[in-house]
Amino acid sequence: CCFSDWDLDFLTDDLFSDVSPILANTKFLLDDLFKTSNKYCIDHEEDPIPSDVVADCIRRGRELARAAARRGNELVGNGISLEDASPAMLHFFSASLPSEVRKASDTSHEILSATKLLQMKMSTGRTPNTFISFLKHQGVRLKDAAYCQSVKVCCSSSNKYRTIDGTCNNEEHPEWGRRGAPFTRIATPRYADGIYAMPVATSGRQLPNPRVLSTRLFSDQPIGSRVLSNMNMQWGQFITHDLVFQVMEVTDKGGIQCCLGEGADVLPSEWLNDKCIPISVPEDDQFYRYHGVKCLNFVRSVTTPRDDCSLGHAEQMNTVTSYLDGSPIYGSDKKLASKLRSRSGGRLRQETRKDCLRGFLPSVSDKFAVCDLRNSSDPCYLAGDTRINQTPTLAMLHTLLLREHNRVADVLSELNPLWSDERLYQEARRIVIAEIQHITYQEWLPVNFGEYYLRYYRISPSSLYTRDYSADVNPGVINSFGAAAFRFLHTLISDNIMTCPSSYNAAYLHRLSDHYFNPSLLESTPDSFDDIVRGIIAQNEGESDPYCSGEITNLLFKSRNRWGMDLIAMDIQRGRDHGIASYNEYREICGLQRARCFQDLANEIPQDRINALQYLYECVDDIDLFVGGALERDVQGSILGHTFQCIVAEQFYRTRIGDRYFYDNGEMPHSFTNDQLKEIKKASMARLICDNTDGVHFVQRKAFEVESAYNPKYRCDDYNAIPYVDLTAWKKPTIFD
Ligand code: HEM
Ligand SMILES: [Ca+2]
Repeated sequence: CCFSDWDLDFLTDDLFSDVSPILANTKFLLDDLFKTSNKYCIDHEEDPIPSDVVADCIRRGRELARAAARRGNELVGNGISLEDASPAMLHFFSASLPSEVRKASDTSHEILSATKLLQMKMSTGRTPNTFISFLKHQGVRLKDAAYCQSVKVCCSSSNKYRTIDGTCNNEEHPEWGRRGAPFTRIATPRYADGIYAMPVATSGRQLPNPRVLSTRLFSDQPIGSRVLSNMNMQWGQFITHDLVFQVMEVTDKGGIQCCLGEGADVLPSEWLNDKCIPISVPEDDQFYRYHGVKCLNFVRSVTTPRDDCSLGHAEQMNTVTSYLDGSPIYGSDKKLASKLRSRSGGRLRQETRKDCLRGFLPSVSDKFAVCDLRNSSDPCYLAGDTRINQTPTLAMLHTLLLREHNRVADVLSELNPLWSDERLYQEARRIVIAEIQHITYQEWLPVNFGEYYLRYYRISPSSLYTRDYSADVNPGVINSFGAAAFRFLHTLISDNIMTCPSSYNAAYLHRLSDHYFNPSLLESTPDSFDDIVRGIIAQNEGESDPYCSGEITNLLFKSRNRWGMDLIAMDIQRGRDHGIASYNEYREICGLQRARCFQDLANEIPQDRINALQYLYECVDDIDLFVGGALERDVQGSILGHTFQCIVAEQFYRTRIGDRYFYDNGEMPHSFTNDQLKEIKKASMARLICDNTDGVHFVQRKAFEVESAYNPKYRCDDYNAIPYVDLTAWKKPTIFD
């Protein structure tokens, strides 16, 4: 293994945009750099890379990363920025990153630059991936950075309650599952250079354009599910937000612009931030051509060092706790969590509205910065997750859970008048998290993925306690779950939000694209909130086929424009950004035969879709995981095909088995008592609705399914049909236990 002489002077400022080693997506340039003469040589794998070579790479890597950040700020300073409330800006959710996220991202850029420099010094004898495994073998790390020291977490002795940021759940690895952890991988990443460069086809040419894949394979067809309600889609998005949040890079001065104004074209390279991976739109696009749009803004996800700060390929950061722990309600960091509390009676902050019995979410202070408001009186909410205002139905579900927390806190306080605010908050939080876990594992997973499959993957609900917590299982979110498999559920989104008055004598449809980042539909009248709840359980969700609503493929976050973004093109581009291994790799990981030619896909993918794939991709190995997985036939009883089913099951297995605080874990110091657990296991989506709305008095028992002869509506006060979680099991005789 050889290293070329030090000669980094070519990295002058004006060459920067192209040569920036953390981008390096120009394959030709890389090829050139690999050809550099004068090599340092290592004869055996075991011989360490000379420490001065490593130190120099790290030092220069740091300089390069800092210069790239400076350049990003300068570009914004020169007016290459985003307009407030434009589709591209709304996609950032927030124009700044919390300081710890910023620090981790900066350190990871240093590591990636150093890795790249080290690779550039090597002889051409190694492929990108063998270089990475060589490096792993060598165990080269960045040791001195403050961030790398801070990963080591100190835990106080066994706590009955979860921490807010997810640390200390696993006693051996207290950093597992924390907010800010790197996503975990189950396959070798697909980066063109093995490190961070956007992947290319096996031939070395570009992979197919994501927008073209979206229009050809995921076109709009208004087919609804026959059984599942829109609440099923909404719960899915909510638990997604509990488990995963990858955020995009920003500069110190705000969101990153990759397109010329109004999407007229991709910015020329001298103005392009090295985090830009815009999606170009072909001239003949069926929709955007009418709006002169040739470029959709898209920016790379924040990366983070591995926990040991080793040099190697990029890892993206999960900015929320990976546990299913109600983090969208309570927040994933202490500062926000504290801001959300009312500090009295264990309650969360809420606002009251005239003529409404129950509360609403508190308001953000900078409404116009994060919402797309028509009037200053429009609501814009604050919650534990910045995606809260994305759609009115997401905000509705957040509100139901906020009300549930406060309802539970009030009951506990009545039962135990001497409990402090802190105790009430923690106990109510623990109960609400248990309800969320129960509804997800008992009700949501089975209707979506089938009972058989849950048994097969050992995640079926048990009658009372489970005893299968494993401290060896990392509960971190698998990168391909968040950046591909679970996104397939975007196909469940319907064109409209339905509302129903209490008389049920009418149904109103509101186009989704008219309501992004503006939850005012929840508050137009004192009945509006309940009208949305009635509508969402009456409306069928979209069918789980690869056809997606134009509301998300042409009009996502459109605000006042006539066009928006394309969520499916984004899903495909995000998979590439994260270096998600190809569909063929995942077939093998999930126990299918690796396909040698397109026709080998025939067992899983219908023939017309194979033909379309063959037309669009050069080689069967090039197929993106999101695309291949989405085109598979459903496994019986599930909304997913085999490959996505396997990834999603693996995730929900880890989320349960790797969570020491999972609600039905028995025989642990923090476990619920027998009587308490029996009550928690009565929780259901239907009961959550009944207990937290003013005027929804009839709900079908299975609220993730629409009403039918086999799933009729019952009165909310019919406690046999819709059981009630009785909290008297939490009454304690003294303040000491
Ligand atoms: C109207 C409803 C929804 C909208 C508007 C929406 C929109 C979005 C957007 C804009 C992103 C970020 C895209 C990117 O930058 O890569 C995203 C990510 C994602 N969505 Fe959705 N989504 C919706 C519903 C759902 C549902 C129902 C599910 C699954 C049950 C889901 C699963 C995901 C996942 C797993 C991610 C990746 C999250 C991350 O890594 O941060 N979404 N969605
Ligand atoms: Ca969480």
